[in-house]
Amino acid sequence: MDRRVYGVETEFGLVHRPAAAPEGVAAGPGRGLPPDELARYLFRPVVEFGRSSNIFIPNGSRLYLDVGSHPEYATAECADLLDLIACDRAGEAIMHDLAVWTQERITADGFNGQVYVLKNNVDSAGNSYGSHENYLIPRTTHFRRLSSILLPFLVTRQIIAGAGRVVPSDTEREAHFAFSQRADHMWEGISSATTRSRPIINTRDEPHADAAEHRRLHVIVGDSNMSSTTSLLRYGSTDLVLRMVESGVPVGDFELENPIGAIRHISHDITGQAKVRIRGGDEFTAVEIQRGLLERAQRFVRQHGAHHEHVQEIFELWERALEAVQTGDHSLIDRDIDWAIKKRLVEDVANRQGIGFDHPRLEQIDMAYHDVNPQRGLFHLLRRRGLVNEVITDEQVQQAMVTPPATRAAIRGEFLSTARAYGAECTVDWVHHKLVDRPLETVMLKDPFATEDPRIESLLARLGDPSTQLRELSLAERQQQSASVALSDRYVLAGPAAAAEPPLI
Ligand SMILES: Nc1ncnc2c1ncn2[C@@H]1O[C@H](COP(=O)(O)OP(=O)(O)OP(=O)(O)O)[C@@H](O)[C@H]1O
Ligand SMILES: [Mg+2]
Repeated sequence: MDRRVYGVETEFGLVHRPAAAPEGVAAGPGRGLPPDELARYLFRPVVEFGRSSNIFIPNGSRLYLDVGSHPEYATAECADLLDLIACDRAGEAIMHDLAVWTQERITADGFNGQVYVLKNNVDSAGNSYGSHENYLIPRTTHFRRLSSILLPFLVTRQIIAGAGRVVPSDTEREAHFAFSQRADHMWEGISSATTRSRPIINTRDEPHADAAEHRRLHVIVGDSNMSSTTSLLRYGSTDLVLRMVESGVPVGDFELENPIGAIRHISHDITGQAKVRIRGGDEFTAVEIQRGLLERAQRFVRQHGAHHEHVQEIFELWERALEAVQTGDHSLIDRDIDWAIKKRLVEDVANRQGIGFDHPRLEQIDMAYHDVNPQRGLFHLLRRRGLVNEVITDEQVQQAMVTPPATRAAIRGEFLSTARAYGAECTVDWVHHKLVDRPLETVMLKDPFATEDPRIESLLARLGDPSTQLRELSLAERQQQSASVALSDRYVLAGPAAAAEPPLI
């Protein structure tokens, strides 16, 4: 497919660290808040805005708190990679806004200490949470072919897009640095279950589109990325591999004998020399498999043309990342790829402080890299100091907090914002749009690329004439409304309905 819809769902880690009591002072109320209680605090402004802890917001995305303690943000559907990356980063900014609000609130309620929201994939107790990618693919894609090409790509993708991890020593191995956060937590290649067996590709068939035409491919193996450059390579390379799968060209045969054994083996060998066996008995390193796929993708683009403007940038990054792993010269990518950025940071701290690799301080550095707080998080610190390369700007992220991308999400955002301005109760999901008072007129929008729809316009016209009755609020006005600008109303009633009181006779 030359045009694709993408979405990414991120589950965040949430921690409250009570402050140590000053010497000679009783500890007082400094108990740590359990994560589920903290998550409920965090989501209070969400519930206040949408009267539920599972809502769609005006930028078209979804905020969701399940029974556990990992708040989730699912980006709106995007048809452009940079829109996707900005929309994902907007989710981090929203979580940060909510954390600031929570910090003030719990302090007022007598808890001391700090609240942390982490965009990572493992907590200190070893639990894992995900970063799920969604790709629209044609229904005609042959699934067996898809999995035989995509699985080896995804198993080895960690060397170009992993978030990196400080692994403490245990009875079997020394402390070391691994490519991936998620690799040790995947249990199956392909399956329809997400929770029990954690497959790399999930086959649950909910396309959120015309099911006769499309599927939504659900990839749950990825690490959450902090670096926007890494994100571009992660989604961009996967899209290119999918494009080859869909076109039916031969893509070589790297089908792995044991994908789960391979993903772990590769993750824990930062030299990139680990070999994995493919069906038929040959052995390859992850670099060799990735290089095989990269070369085929380059050939494919030479023959069929580039389908978007970032293809050459993606190829350049992809090549450089493989070169870095193969030669061991990680400085080639230590401003661009999360694992290499983090590895450099961890090594700098270890050298400066003269500590060994299994010092607990380094695990803290690993976590702090993923702190979404732009003043405190270590990725953000490097960003401020100009030590990492970004592909999006802060302005684009700000914009993405309130503005949906140019897909069906734009219709959803407009529908939500207009209905709210008129005080009309409405419900939406990825496909449906309903005014609660008019349940029989629910509009189903199966085309994720659509940016306008006359049925929605006429449904909204029942509420009034937005062009004369609604006024669009400025960003500054919206910032006053709630803990996060993403949870604010775009319009207010400004027409006759909001006119001054009728004169007294
Ligand atoms: N047709 C589509 N093709 C690809 N991605 C889509 C499509 N429609 C929606 N998406 C994206 O899929 C993601 C869906 O996230 P959501 O968390 O709601 O779904 P889910 O994982 O199926 O459900 P749950 O998390 O409740 O199990 C979003 O990021 C959204 O942008
Ligand atoms: Mg989800």
